[in-house]
Amino acid sequence: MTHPESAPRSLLYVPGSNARALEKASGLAADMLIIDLEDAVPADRKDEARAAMRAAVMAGFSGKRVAVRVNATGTAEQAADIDALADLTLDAVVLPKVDAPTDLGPVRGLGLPVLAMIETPAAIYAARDIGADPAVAGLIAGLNDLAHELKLPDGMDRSAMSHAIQAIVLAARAAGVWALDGVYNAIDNVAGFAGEAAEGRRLGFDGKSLIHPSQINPCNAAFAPSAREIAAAEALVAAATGGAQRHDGRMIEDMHVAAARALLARR
Ligand SMILES: CC(C)(COP(=O)(O)OP(=O)(O)OC[C@H]1O[C@@H](n2cnc3c(N)ncnc32)[C@H](O)[C@@H]1OP(=O)(O)O)[C@@H](O)C(=O)NCCC(=O)NCCSC(=O)C[C@H](O)C(=O)O
Ligand SMILES: [Mg+2]
Repeated sequence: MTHPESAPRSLLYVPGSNARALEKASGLAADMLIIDLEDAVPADRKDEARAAMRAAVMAGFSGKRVAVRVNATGTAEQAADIDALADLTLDAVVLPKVDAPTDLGPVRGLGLPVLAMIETPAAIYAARDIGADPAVAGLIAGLNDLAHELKLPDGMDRSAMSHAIQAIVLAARAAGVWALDGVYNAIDNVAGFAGEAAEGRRLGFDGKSLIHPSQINPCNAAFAPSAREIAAAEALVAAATGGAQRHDGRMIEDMHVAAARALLARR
């Protein structure tokens, strides 16, 4: 069981091959950094990215939570990625393209919480078992890959993936692990990002993965309770007497009090 209160609201991917981004990352307000060794890194720069990742992690990121995304199980690069993590202090390892709990095998020895990426049709059907694996602390939606696997004509059309997106939240909740939304590619579309982040929260995600520094503040705002929500939760908790009762024009019961307390814990 992973406590939702401790879930990162914002998880910024930082390509291991981008020296400027690695340097800039410690000053950014993301709740977690994910140094990427997978898709952001060109095939001919993997060694360089691993070395840069190691140097950056050893130098530290100003107390920020840090994870590394290794290459997927079954790829030629994964063993070298895992070797490169062996003696580092990290908060999590991100494993892409987890289709079944057996894919977790190679990273188990690291003894780190695993954030498992759900990004194929097979993974959607296995998400419940993946989330329930004791090594797993959270599920991250990998919607670029999922859209590709589904052969969607319009690429990242979330409405065409709504069943899959909800399956990820359901699996995470059933297992008691974090539910983390996918990335938004249109980095210059500020309103579009805000809308998608708000939708992610409405769907039940705890936080969202990001690709650009400009997405961090809107993401943190979207996944933090608003002043209006805090005031409403405080009033609800103060008014609660137990069992069913009328409050502010609606019925509330114990689960509403629990939800209000959980929201207040995320202030
Ligand atoms: C998307 C980008 C390639 C855009 O790059 P660019 O146009 O060069 O960015 P800017 O010029 O606007 O950058 C402004 C400054 O911010 C720094 N920066 C940019 N991105 C990051 C970052 N991710 N982390 C830290 N710092 C960053 C730049 O260095 C500039 O700094 P300064 O010099 O001070 O002005 C680029 O943003 C990028 O590479 N993003 C990350 C891409 C990535 O990691 N992709 C892989 C993960 S997404 C994925 O795979 C999801 C999943 O698997 C799925 O299937 O969906
Ligand atoms: Mg992916």
